[in-house]
Amino acid sequence: MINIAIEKKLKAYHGQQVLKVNRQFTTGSVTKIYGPSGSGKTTFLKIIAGLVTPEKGTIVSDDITWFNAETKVNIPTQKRNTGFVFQQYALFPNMTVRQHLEYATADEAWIKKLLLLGKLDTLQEHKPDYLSGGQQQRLAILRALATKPQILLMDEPFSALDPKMKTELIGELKEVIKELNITTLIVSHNPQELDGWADGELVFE
Ligand SMILES: Nc1ncnc2c1ncn2[C@@H]1O[C@H](COP(=O)(O)OP(=O)(O)OP(=O)(O)O)[C@@H](O)[C@H]1O
Repeated sequence: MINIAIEKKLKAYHGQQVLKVNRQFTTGSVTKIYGPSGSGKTTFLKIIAGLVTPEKGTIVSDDITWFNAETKVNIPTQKRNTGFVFQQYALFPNMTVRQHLEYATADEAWIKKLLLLGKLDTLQEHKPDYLSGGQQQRLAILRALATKPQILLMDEPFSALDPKMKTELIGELKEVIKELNITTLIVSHNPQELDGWADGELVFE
């Protein structure tokens, strides 16, 4: 269970907007997040990961305080055990597909399983430049899963996939995420793609 009650001023182009979220996410739940461009969806995921600091509030995960504005607790990103799939993938240009996963885990059987899941097993020795947009996006998802995170934060993770690949990948991700009981938050401009999977939603205005 992760309990979030935060406030963050957004540097909007015209004036200022305050991002306020007060929400609990039960362990293993899958939540879709949607709302207009610029409403703070990406910023919210970054706040959970510890990449952006709110002005007010608390984040408590399984009784461990990750953030408390008043007492100035702010656990660093690498200790929060979150997996992040960025909108722009953020892959390492000099690492092969396999190296991206080896960087995150030493579990060879898990690496093999992930490569099959993302249909990248035949492209293991390729660097991101040689991958299509959809293959890069799948690699970003596999890398985020490689550490078996407690919380998976995904920002538009299926935007570059064709409909068939998207359906297949979602089907497989569903199984893995359920097996590992990962609390999952997915930002989507196309929230109906998550129908039948997500068990909750958070709408930004
Ligand atoms: N670290 C930050 N601190 C304060 N404001 C920020 C920060 N990062 C981005 N912003 C501002 O927050 C607003 C929301 O941006 P954000 O990327 O979170 O929106 P979004 O809902 O994810 O949009 P999109 O759907 O277009 O990806 C923007 O006006 C942006 O300038």
